[in-house]
This record gives sequence, structure tokens and C-alpha cells, in this order.
Amino acid sequence: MRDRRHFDEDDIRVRARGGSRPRTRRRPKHENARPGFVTAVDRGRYRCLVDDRPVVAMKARELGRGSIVVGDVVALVGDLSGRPGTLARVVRVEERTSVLRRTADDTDPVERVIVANADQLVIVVALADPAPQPRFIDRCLVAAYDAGLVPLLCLTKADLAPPDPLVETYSPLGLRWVVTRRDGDLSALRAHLTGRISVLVGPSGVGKSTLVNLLVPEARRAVGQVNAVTGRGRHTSTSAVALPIGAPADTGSLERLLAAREGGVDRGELDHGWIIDTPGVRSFGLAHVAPDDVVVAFPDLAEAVAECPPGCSHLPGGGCALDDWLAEGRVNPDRVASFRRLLASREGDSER
Ligand SMILES: Nc1nc2c(ncn2[C@@H]2O[C@H](COP(=O)(O)OP(=O)(O)OP(=O)(O)O)[C@@H](O)[C@H]2O)c(=O)[nH]1
Ligand SMILES: [Zn+2]
Repeated sequence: MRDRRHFDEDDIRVRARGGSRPRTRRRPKHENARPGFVTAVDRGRYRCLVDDRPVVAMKARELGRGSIVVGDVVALVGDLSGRPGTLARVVRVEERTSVLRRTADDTDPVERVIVANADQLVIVVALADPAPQPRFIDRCLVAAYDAGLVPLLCLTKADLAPPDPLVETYSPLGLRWVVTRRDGDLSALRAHLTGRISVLVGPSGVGKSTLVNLLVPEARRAVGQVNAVTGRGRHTSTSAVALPIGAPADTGSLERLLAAREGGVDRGELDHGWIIDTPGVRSFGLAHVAPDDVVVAFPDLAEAVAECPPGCSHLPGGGCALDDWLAEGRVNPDRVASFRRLLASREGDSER
């Protein structure tokens, strides 16, 4: 992401003419573009981190209808000072390492990318008030595996109820988990967040905002700055916001974080990460996910499903091996029910 890593021919030609740079009426000189990280999006305005400062940008017309979302790494030109009232232009969106999508609901085939480049989905669930919904967890697991994000189960409000039943269900599946409470120690959660770009998702009231404010005490202020630019209130925004945790963020530390994914940098050497809060996203539609990819979130059922006839819908009847395994008591009925509910909801039956 270091800028001007390469010179293209155009750049060399300009220099070869010598003397003063020619005044041109050409398009922006993209070879001079600088890298930025999109931390918030609000109605056509993109808040980007450039070096260590926030810059507000618009999309260059030449980008057309392509979307820019939180987590995108972009190339920017124009006024990159970050001074109030200035507006830079995004001229390029770099290739995404992951995309987290949702559909408006399970039967709506229109995919919407919510977040780019994340590598962890933090599924925030309260141990009580509201009571945990394993179906919500299962749905998020499907979305995470589909998007190539590692899931982390974050069980909040540990002061109200013990984590045991959920941990007993999910830790045998290889799911990593942490337990938190607002008056407790968050170091285990912090350790999981360091060196990653994490998306937080959870039902209303589980304590997500509480957690974000504990992790990033200045979060409110940072969010306020976005709105000072756009003139709109936080309450009207349902879009995602990326917040740095740990060491102060700049595009250099982001570069190391992205390199860690390819093994170029040891994740243990990183001292910062990003959390992406998604206030408007309560869950994920799964219309775009194939049945085989739903199975991935249910490793405890994989052995049974392997005995199914080809093309099995895995719904009751129709020769699904799960029926036999259920009858023989070899699989957990709650898990089968959750699996089948997710599959059925994808085909248009309402889950709720
Ligand atoms: N007992 C207990 N209550 C908590 C804890 N964390 C948060 N709460 C309370 O739970 C309620 C919801 O917390 P929020 O942080 O607003 O939850 P949220 O997930 O952001 O909710 P939405 O804004 O609706 O998405 C508030 O009344 C918090 O004070 C906790 O660890 N223990
Ligand atoms: Zn089947």
C-alpha cells in the first residue's frame, strides 16, 4: 500500500519532459493516488484513513456504480489534508480479500455487500436479557463461513447467567468463544481482536454498544466527527463504522495487518486491530448461500449428511439421512432443527 510503489509509463513521460509539470486537462493522475482505508460511509461520503488522518471523500465519477463499503482499501486523489470542508476523490477500490454480504431477507436475491476485507465475525450474544438464540448463532456461522471469516462467539452479560450451556453446544464444533461483562476484564476479547479486522454483529440489546464503548472509549467522538462533516446525526445512520483498537491506526499499520493474512507478518507482532460495528445489521439473509455451504456451519451433522442421497434437500422426508440418525438418537435434535430451519428459510418459508 505504500504509494508510488511503481511508476507507470505515463508518470515517466511527464518527468522526461523536464521542467514544470504540464498543465493537463486529463483525468486525475492516479499514479499519484494515495492509499486509504474506508472507515465510514454516509450517503455518498466516504470517511477514509489516509496515513494517520481522517479524510472525507466522494466517489470519482469514473468509478460508476461500483460500491465502496467500510473496510475497503481505496486509492485517493485531490485534497488529502483532511481539513474541514475538503473533499478528496476515490479513484480506485483495491481487490477485496473478503466480502460480507447480506440479502434484505432470505428470499430477496439482491446481494448487498456490507463490509470488505474483514477476517473475523464476532457474534455477540447475551447470556440473558435477551435470552440467547442458538438459531441466530447458527445463521451467523453460515454467513461467516460463506464469507471466509473466522467466527468468534462473544457471550455478554456474564453477570446475569453462566455460559455453560452455550459453550457445551458450540465449543465441540471448534468455535472460539469469550465471555464478557461490562464491569469485567476484556483482555481475552482484546486478544482475539488484535491483528484482525473484526465485524461485530448481534441482536438488539445484547450489549454491543456497551462493548464498543469499553473497547474504544473515544468511539462516540470519532463517530461525531463523521457527522460534523455530513451534518447528520448518529441516530439516522445505520451503516457500518470501523474503529481502531490497540495502538493508534495509520495506513502503515493496516498494511502490516493485511500482510499478516498472507503470512508476511507474524500476527503476534501486531498491536492493533479494527472492529467494525454494524448498527443496522441484525442478522444475515442467506438466499445466496448454497445448501452445501450451510452444512459447513454444522460439522456435528456432517457425518450423517454424508449418507444422504445426491441432491438431498436435508428437509424431513425425502430420504434424508438425518431422519435415520435422529430416530437412532445419533444426532442432537436441536441442532438438526436449527439446520433445517435455516435451509427452509432459504427456500422462502419464514423462519420466525
Ligand atoms: N447486566 C448487564 N447488562 C448489560 C451488560 N452490558 C450491557 N448491558 C445493558 O444492556 C442494555 C443494552 O445494551 P446496549 O449496549 O445498548 O446493547 P446493544 O446491543 O448495543 O443494543 P442495540 O443498540 O439495540 O443494538 C443496556 O441497558 C446496558 O446497560 C452487562 O455486561 N451486564
Ligand atoms: Zn439430507
